[in-house]
Parts: sequence; structure tokens; C-alpha cells
Amino acid sequence: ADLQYGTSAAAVELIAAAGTGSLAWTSFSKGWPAHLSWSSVAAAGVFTQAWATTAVGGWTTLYAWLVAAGATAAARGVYRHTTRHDGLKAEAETTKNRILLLREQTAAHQLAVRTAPDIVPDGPDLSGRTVEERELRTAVWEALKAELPGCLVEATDVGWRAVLDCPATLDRATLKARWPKVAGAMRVDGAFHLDDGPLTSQLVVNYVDGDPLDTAVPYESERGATFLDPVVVSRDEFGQPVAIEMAYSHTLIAGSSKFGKSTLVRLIAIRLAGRPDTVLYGVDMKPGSPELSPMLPILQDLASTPEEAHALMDWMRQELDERGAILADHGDQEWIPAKHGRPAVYVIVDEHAELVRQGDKGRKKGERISDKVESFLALNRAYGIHMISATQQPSSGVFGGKTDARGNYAIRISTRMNDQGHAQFVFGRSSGYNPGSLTKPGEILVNTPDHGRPFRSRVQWLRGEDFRREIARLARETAKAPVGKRLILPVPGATNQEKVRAALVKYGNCTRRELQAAAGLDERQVLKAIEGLKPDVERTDAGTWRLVPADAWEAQAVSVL
Ligand SMILES: Nc1ncnc2c1ncn2[C@@H]1O[C@H](COP(=O)(O)OP(=O)(O)OP(=O)(O)O)[C@@H](O)[C@H]1O
Repeated sequence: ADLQYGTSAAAVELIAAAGTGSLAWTSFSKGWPAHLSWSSVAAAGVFTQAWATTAVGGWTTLYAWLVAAGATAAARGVYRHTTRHDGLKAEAETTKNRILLLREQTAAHQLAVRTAPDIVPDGPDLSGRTVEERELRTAVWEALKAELPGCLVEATDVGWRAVLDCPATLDRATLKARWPKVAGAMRVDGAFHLDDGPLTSQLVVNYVDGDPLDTAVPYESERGATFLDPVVVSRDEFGQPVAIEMAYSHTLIAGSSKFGKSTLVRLIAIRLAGRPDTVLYGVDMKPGSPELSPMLPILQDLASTPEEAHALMDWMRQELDERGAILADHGDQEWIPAKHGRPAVYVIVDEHAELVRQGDKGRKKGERISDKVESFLALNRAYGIHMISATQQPSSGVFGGKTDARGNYAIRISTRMNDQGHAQFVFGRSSGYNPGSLTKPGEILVNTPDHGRPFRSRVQWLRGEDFRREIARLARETAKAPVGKRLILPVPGATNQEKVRAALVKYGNCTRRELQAAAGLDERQVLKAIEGLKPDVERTDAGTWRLVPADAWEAQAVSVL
């Protein structure tokens, strides 16, 4: 171009350099895309250099290069200055907006102070991510003039649960102690339950909307595998099942009439009867044994007279001795049915007061039922033999003069109890348990080594038809103790022969010892009575005695076929 066009080429190059330079200038100052600005600077440099070569030539080319580089650096400087300025402008804009917002908020606040002063919070920003969080923050501020630094709320099935970070001026214990003020400030109907949070500065607040125990808790059938499994009896205010570890502990169930004590006893009996390594015995001394006789199919036996109750306690004592020997052989401390070969035993006593009244009557000290029960309660737990005592009258009179049931029964459950003295007997004086505050049938308070604080729960409602269905199901699965290992209760009868016959009617096959125990006779008397009853009574191949079945003759004929 230089050689052919000379001055014209120089003019074109100069115009092109000026044009691209101007484009670069405009695009930098208007904030156009950076690549356009920088390429026009580069193009301006190239054209300037070409013009310098054409117009001047020689060493001035180097000079032109320097000019181009200088122009590029200057352009970059201008660009950086402009963008920095943009940032400052944005910041200024934001500040202006903040000020405007603050002015608006202040104006709104002043308007609210003039028009509705009682709802204006005079404090920090109490807004939260949820309605509950805002209400909590507001209530803590209103009641305690403290601002919560953190407050995490999540919904639960029955309300919500919040983890509060305690304010610097308020530790967890103080916040807990002053919570009633906060609860009052929240103006809600439900109940609050406070727990310690995972950090020492955290408090967990459980809020339950309304009362979830208002409606009855439906019965749920359940199969425990072993007697060591906890027994699920009720549901707490948070909808959680309450399970009680009944193994190796005696249980006291107390409560005034018509508040669901029998339903609870039935529920526990059914739960225990469903375990293959567990057997149940009953004591119900009310005339006709109304509570426990419907359970006969799942009981090994039921004592309903003072004599029977004494026989049961004596038999348990004997069983205890045998179990003690077995444990000693194994070198073990605690009875495990699967290992030691005999099932766990639960003796269910319905109306313990009645047992003591009738069982003590006319007997000398040391032979009273209350003495036997006391030794039972003191000794049997480790041998897998337990007592469940239900009573309307938990008092020192009924429980051997003791002023506190806690020594004998590790598990204590109460439905509503009207008598304050009874409540104290069951739970102790200063425990905070107040069964008088329970209002609905099936509501209970539980005290066990695992449940050490008072909390309400409601027992699953086992209705009559469910109870009968479960009894029928469990009756098929319930194994009765074999001949020779059974509890034999005294039978009625005027003469020795009548007593032996009654024992054979009640128990079927009997060993001689069992006949002695049932009839209260010695060996000679039993053998004499059997002689007298022959041929109605016969000896079996196993050496036991039984009444000759009416249809034995036909049965024999059939067996030959
Ligand atoms: N878990 C429960 N949930 C709801 N209602 C229940 C529950 N348990 C019992 N009830 C109601 O309470 C009534 C009385 O129950 P239950 O017979 O078990 O009481 P109780 O205290 O044993 O009375 P009593 O000692 O007079 O026999 C039942 O008929 C039933 O209507």
C-alpha cells in the first residue's frame, strides 16, 4: 500500500486509526462489551502504526509502537476508573434506598404508635421464618425483655418443636423457670414441654396443640418375642408409644374405680400371654372373680379363695427354691427362661386389698398372706417370678404397714386417684406425681426406672370384643404346665373320696402328690380314697391317676381298628 498509493494510503490509515480510536473511547465510556472496546483499541494502534510507517517511515515506526502501547494502557486505565466508579455508584444507590426504607419504617412505626400503641413491639426485629418463630421471639421479648439469638422451629404431628438458643443474659435454667410467663405471652391453648437441648445453651420447647389425649387410643395387637421385651401400654401427649420394661420388676397398678384400671390389667395380661416364654397365674378374691375369670383360658390357674391364695403362694415359694437351685447350678444371677428351662411367671392380683383382707383373716403372724406376699416381693424378681398388683386402695394398711410402695414395686402406674394419701403412698411425697389431676378413663401416670418424671399418657383402649377375640386367639397358643409341674389348688369336698374325685375332675390326670396337694390329705388317705373310688378311678401307664372316661369302652374298640 505504501509503495503503490503513498499519501492516499496514509490518509486512509489515519482516518481508520481515528475511527477505531473514537469507537474504543465511546465503547469504554458507555460500558459496551469489553472485547469490542479492547479490539478497537488494538485496531487503532495497528492503523496508527501503519500511518506512521507510510507518512514518516524508518525509526519513527518504533515511536508509533510506543504511542500505540501508551494509548492502550491509557484506555485500560480509563476503563478501570469507569468501572470502579460504577461500583461506588451502586453502593451509593443502595445506601440511598436503605435510608428511604428506614424512613418509611420509621414513619410506619410512628403511625402505629399513634393509632395502635399496644401492638407495637418496642424492641429489636422479632420477625422469623415461620409464624411460630415470630410468636416465640415476640413472647420471649414481651415477657422477659430478651432477644433470642437463634430459634429453629419444625412442625410435629401434634404441634411444633423449637430449639431455642438462650440469650446471653438468660441461661437455660432461668429461661425454663420463667417459661410460664412466656407461655402466657404466647396466648395459645396447647401445652408446652421443655427439655434440655443438645448444647448447654439450648432449650427444646415442645408445643402440643390442644390435648391429643382427648380421644381414646385404639388398641393395637402385638406379639412380643420374649418376656424381656418391653410392654407397650399407652400413648403419650406427643403421640409416642409408652413401653414399660416389666421383666425382673414387680408392678403396682392403682386407681379409683371407673378410670380404666381393669382395662389396663387386661391389656398387660394379653401382652404378656402372647409371649411363648411367659406364663400367668391369677388371684381374684372378689366373689365370682369377675375381673380375672374371663382370662381363665390364658391363665395357668386362678386362686379365688383364701385357701387357694395360700396354696398359690406356697407353691411359688417351692418354685422359687427349685429355681434357686437351678440358678446356682448354672452360676447365674438372673433367670433366663430359654437358658434355665422354665418360663417367666407373672402372678396377677386383682384387688390386692381384698387378697390381704381375706388371706390374713384368722391366721397367726408369720402365716398371714401379707407375710407371704412380702417375702414374694422381696425374693422373686431375679428368679423370673413377678407380681402385678392392682388395687383401688394402695395404703400402708394393705401393704404390710409400709408407708411407701416404692421399696417393693419398681413399676408403679396409676389411673386417676382421688385420695391424696393413696397417691403419696404410690409415688412418694415429693415426686411431683399427681394422679388426682388425671381426668379421663385410661389416662395414667407411670413411674419406672426408665420413666422417672411425671407425664400423662393414655392406655390403649381394649374394648370387650377385642379382649374376647384376643383371649380366644391366645388360648390356642397357651401351653399349660404338665402333670407333676402344675400349681395344684385345694378343691372342695366333704369326704376324702369327694375331694379326690373333685381333684381328678378339675385337673384330669394327677400324680399322687398332686392329689395330696389338692385334697389336703396324706399319702395313706389318698390311696385309701382311691381304693374306695375304684373302678371309677384307674392308674395310667405313666403311673398317674385318672377318672375312667365314660366312653373308654368305645375308645378301646376304635383304637384296635
Ligand atoms: N384406655 C381407655 N380409653 C378410653 N376409655 C376407657 C379406657 N379404659 C377404660 N375406659 C372407659 O372407662 C370405663 C371403666 O373402665 P374400667 O372398667 O377398666 O375401669 P376400672 O377403674 O377398672 O373400674 P372398676 O374398678 O370399677 O372396674 C370403661 O367402660 C370405658 O368406657
